[in-house]
Amino acid sequence: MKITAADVVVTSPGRNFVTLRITTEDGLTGLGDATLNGRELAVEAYLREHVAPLLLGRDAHAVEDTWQYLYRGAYWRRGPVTMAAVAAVDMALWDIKGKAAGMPVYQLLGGACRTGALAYGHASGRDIPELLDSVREHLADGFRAVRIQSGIPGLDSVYGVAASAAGDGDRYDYEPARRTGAAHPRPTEETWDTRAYLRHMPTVFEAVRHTFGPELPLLHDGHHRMTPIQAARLGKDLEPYDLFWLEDATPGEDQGALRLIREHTTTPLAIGEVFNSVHDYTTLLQERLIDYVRSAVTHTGGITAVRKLLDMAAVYGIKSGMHGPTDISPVGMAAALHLDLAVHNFGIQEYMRHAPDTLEVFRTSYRFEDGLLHPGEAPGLGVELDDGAAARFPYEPAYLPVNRLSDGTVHDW
Ligand SMILES: O=C(O)[C@@H](O)[C@H](O)[C@H](O)CO
Ligand SMILES: [Mg+2]
Repeated sequence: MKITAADVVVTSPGRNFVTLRITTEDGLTGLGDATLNGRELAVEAYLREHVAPLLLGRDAHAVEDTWQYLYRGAYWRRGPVTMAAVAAVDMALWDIKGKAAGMPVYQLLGGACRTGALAYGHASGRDIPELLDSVREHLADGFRAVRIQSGIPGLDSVYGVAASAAGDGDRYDYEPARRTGAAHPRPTEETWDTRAYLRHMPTVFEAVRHTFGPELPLLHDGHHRMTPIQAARLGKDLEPYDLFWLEDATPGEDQGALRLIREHTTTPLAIGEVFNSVHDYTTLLQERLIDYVRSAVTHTGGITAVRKLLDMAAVYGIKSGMHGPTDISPVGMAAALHLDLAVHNFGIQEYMRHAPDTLEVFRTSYRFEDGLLHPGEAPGLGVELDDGAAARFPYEPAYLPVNRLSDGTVHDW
């Protein structure tokens, strides 16, 4: 089954998405997500200029061989742009294989290990009362696990906190990429103070546990801002509140940092949303320095690569906790859900609902019921792209913010 076309669609229904569509000689099509938040057009160009021409004439069934051909064949390996492009090809080929077989992709991966994937939503508030309202709203929406992010006294705008109680439309979550206007694209800047954060967070979790009791799984994202010893202190301070995980406590490229945190705290640790290869994890897995693997299918080379990564994690008893904010497109989200169902070592799935405009462009068959996500039974990944709707939302430059300390020093955001 030869590949006859590979087209890249860039669309911005509320936020930017890059999608690869592969077409075969018998008219089957497959979709892959290649969205890299804030650097979208770099992946678009890599796919259009360097990958699409190599796909024409290849066998669409040869998923593993195509992965190896694009990964090893480029000579320059890994990196977020390359691996998002390889991921999109891989997802699209799994989508085609599922459609050819008349089966959802999770069946091709070995079949379902569970009835659905436990999802966590993003509760946040500028202060504690607003945060408690947000948690209540998530519980009313059916979530059975919530991420807790809070404003910090003295800081104007803090990662993970919805700008207003109304949020975007009727949602009450958090989309950090800001549209900048084409004339002068620049990220917004925020100010950060780790000591203020470390003082405040235990009072936040005290209030949440006091209000909602011991049962509800609570997560928190440190978003790369602490040193190892600061993260160790936060992990210890939060032990009484029994977190499901503390995410991205330190910048991810320093695997040894997790060893220091681990020596001091039993708070479970998750990391990996900015990783793009199993090689970013080898020390973390072999030394059991983390409890959850945060990789997205979109940023870590696709279903083929993430399956291998999760199988390696399983050897060490480490579970999945795949990335799922709105910068993962519905195609990338569907790919994650098929894996969530099929791997034995599933832990939890991040889930931020996409905006209505996004769901008009991407028609999904996945569903969220009683706190669990399910990819649905449509053959392939179960997502279709409406070209007419996509064309109504042209690309708009948008960036994630940049962080500075109060003296102006650039800090991890
Ligand atoms: O855990 C999360 O969902 C966040 O860290 C986002 O991925 C990040 O802010 C980029 O959108
Ligand atoms: Mg995160």
